[in-house]
Amino acid sequence: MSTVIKNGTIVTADLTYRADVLVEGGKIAAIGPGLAGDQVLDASGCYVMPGGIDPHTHLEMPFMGTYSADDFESGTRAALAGGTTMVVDFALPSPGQGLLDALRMWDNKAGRANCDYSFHMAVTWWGEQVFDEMQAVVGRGITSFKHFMAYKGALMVNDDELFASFRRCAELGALPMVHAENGDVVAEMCARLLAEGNTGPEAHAYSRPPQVEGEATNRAIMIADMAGVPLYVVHTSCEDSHEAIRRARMQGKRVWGEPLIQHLTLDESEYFHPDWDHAARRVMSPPFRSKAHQDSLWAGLASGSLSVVATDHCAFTTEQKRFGKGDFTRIPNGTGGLEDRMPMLWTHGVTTGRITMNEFVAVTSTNIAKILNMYPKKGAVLVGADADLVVWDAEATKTISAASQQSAIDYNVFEGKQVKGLPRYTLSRGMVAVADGKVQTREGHGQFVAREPGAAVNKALSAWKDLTAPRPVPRGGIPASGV
Ligand SMILES: NC(=O)NCCC(=O)O
Ligand SMILES: [Zn+2]
Ligand SMILES: [Zn+2]
Repeated sequence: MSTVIKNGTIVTADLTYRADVLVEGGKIAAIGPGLAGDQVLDASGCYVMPGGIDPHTHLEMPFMGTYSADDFESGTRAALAGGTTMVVDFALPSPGQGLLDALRMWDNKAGRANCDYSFHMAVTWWGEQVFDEMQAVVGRGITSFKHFMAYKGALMVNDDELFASFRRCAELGALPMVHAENGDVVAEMCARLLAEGNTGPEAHAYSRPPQVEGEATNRAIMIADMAGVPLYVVHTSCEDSHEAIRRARMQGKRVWGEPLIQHLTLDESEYFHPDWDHAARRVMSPPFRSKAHQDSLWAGLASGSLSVVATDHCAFTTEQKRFGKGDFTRIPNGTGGLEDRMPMLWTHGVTTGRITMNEFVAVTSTNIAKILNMYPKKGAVLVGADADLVVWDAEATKTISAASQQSAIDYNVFEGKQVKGLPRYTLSRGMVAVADGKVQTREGHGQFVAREPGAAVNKALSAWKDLTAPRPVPRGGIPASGV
């Protein structure tokens, strides 16, 4: 059965034009005027855009003594409800666990996905097994490796491990990613704050000032440069980190920064709320920042020094957050946002004039599809691309509320916020998963998206690394062996 999206305006990362879109067999079959199909979706007054791709989710993630509450079913349902048609989740080996073993666990969990997905692999410890298995992981189509520079004593890796893993990524044509916070300093600050009687959620923010993020971002950039590999910095929350990324990019380094919708629209005042639950529900790392840092992130999106808007969706219930009553270091870190990323970014970005519609498509979909080497299968409105599409009604409004959300948790960090701009239809490989606000997802419809290593940027960097590699200086008369 074919579907035609009629009377809409196509908006891509670089073009805006009127045309119909014909979908057949899960792919875009034709784009042009006057198309016909078995099923017609009316896009009058709407924009037809590539569906959103959220490259940073933690669904059913074991973390801080519990599991994040949204699994691949509820998480991807929330994604589709908000116009996101693909998620990239993190397979997370516990320290000492093999990468392939962890991957089997994530394969099982993801069988319930309503939309397409891929994985990043986390490197949470270092050894021969990890070194070896990284190749097999890449062979499975997982070509990005995440490193935590924070969470000391749990997921954190040290600089020697970071360098070894980055070099392995360079050999394999893979992309290293970092959670950039100086975990040693954070651990010291947490201990001191607790000793001084700072036990509430606000102390979480005190323990992770922008400097810990700026320092770690800069360190990771330099280590990646020495390893000859590109770098993706997740949840860039502040000017200190953004400045390091901006400077690196100006120097020609291949570094990408990813602000979250939460950091763009919520600020540190949330932690000073008199209600403990309200503040604890917003505990995440890095924490929300001041308005000045928010302005820096918005400027980065407009100027191109920041590339992708994600959510880091890692949702915990109020009951789970209460594990940290009396000790802020035990509050599970993480917030939700999958359903709200696109409407919140449109409302606070496009309708305010901070970014254009085309930039919206770039930072919610196309840029990450290119960075992760899955463009134009994903992130494009082109003939032959997957029909992951959103028909966007820029006039539709709603008030965000936990009462009507898809996520399994009992609150929403954006509760009460008015948004203007919502999906009229969301299509996942041609299947209409959302129609006029009605969510009609199909559990298990989602497919794994395998990615090729050796993206163009990796190839360019390794060519440069070869050209500039250390070589012995030939000295006349003395044999190289020295004998
Ligand atoms: N961000 C956060 O607080 N929780 C999820 C895990 C991570 O990305 O650090
Ligand atoms: Zn993180
Ligand atoms: Zn994360």
